[in-house]
Amino acid sequence: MDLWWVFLYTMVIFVPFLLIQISSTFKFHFKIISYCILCVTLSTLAAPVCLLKNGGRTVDNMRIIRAFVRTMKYVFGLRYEVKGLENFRIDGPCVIVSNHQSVLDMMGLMEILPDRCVQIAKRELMFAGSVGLITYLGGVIYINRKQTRDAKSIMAGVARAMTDDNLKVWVYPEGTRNNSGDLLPFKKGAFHLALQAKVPIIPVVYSSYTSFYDRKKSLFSGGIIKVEILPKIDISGVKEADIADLTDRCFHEMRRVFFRLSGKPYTPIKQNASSK
Ligand SMILES: CCCCCCCCCCCCCCCC(=O)SCCNC(=O)CCNC(=O)[C@H](O)C(C)(C)COP(=O)(O)OP(=O)(O)OC[C@H]1O[C@@H](n2cnc3c(N)ncnc32)[C@H](O)[C@@H]1OP(=O)(O)O
Ligand SMILES: CCCCCCCC/C=C\CCCCCCCC(=O)OC[C@@H](O)COP(=O)(O)O
Repeated sequence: MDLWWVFLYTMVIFVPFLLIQISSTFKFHFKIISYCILCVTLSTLAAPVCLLKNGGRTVDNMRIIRAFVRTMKYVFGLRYEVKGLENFRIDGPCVIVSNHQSVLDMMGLMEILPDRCVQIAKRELMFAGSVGLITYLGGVIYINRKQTRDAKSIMAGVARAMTDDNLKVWVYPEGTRNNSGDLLPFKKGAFHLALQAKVPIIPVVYSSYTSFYDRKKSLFSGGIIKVEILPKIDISGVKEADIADLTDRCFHEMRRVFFRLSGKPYTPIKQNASSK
C-alpha cells in the first residue's frame, strides 16, 4: 500500500515537474536554433545584395547588414531603449567599446551601429558559413585570441586603416561572451588601439539580459534592453604607461552604468580589477 502512495506521488508531482523542465529546455533550444537559422538565412540573402551593390569586402556593406539584422528583434520580442545617440556624432574615427553577453548581441549592435564602423571578431567566426561570409563582406577584422603577438600586429594595422579610411572600430573588451550579470575584466587591446590611432573611446553599455535570457536556466523570452552611449573618453595626454589606468577607468565607468541600467545595486570591486 505504501509503495502505491509513493508511486502515485511520484507520478503527480515528479512527472509534471519533469515535463515542464523538458519543455522549457526544449523551448530554449528551439529559440536559439531559430536564431541561428535566421542569421544563416538573412546572411545568405544579404550576401548577394552586398556583392551586387558594393562589389566585395567594404564597410559600406555594414549598412545593408544592419538593415537585415534590425528586423530580427521583432521575431524574438526584444525592444531597445537607446539613450545618448548624440555621443556617436563625432567627426572622424573612434574606438567603441561595449559589454558582450550573448550571440544575441548582434541585434543590439546593429540597432545603433554608426556608419563606417567595423567590429573586431574572433577568427573562428570567419568559418561560420554564410554568417562568416557576411562578416567578411562587411569588413569585420578577425583576430586570433590565442596569439597575442598576432592580435597585436593586426591591431597596429587597424590603427593605420582607421585614420586612412575614416573607420570606427567596435571592440568587445571582455574578449568573450559573458552572461553572468556583471562585467568581466577588460583586455587592453581596444585601449592600445585608441592610443595608436590617436582617437577617442566611446563606451556603450547594454543592460543585463539575465531577466529574459539565461542559458543556465534555459530562459529566453521577450524583454527590454536599455542601451546607453556614454560621452567620449579623450585620450589626449595619455601615454603607453597609462593604458592600465585608462582601461581601469573605462571598466569602472561602464560597470557603474551597467548596474544602473540593469536596476541592480552597485557593488564596488577592488581597483585594477580590469587588468589581467
Ligand atoms: C544578416 C546577417 C546576420 C549575421 C549577423 C552578423 C553581423 C556582423 C557583426 C559581427 C560582429 C562580430 C562580433 C564578434 C565578437 C567577438 O568575436 S568578441 C571576441 C574577439 N574580440 C576580442 O577579443 C577583442 C578584445 N581583446 C583584446 O583586445 C585583447 O587585448 C587582444 C588584442 C586579443 C590580446 O589578448 P590578450 O593577450 O589575452 O589580452 P591583454 O591582457 O589585453 O594583453 C596582453 C598584453 O599585451 C598588451 N597588448 C594588448 N594589445 C596590445 C596592442 N594592440 N599593442 C600593444 N600591446 C598590446 C597588453 O597591454 C598586455 O600587456 P601587459 O599590460 O599585461 O604588460
Ligand atoms: C560550413 C559551416 C557552417 C557553420 C554554420 C554556423 C552557423 C552559425 C549560425 C549562427 C550564428 C549567429 C551568430 C551571429 C554572430 C555572433 C558573433 C558572436 O557573438 O560570436 C561570439 C564571440 O563574440 C565570442 O565568442 P566566445 O564566447 O568566446 O566563444
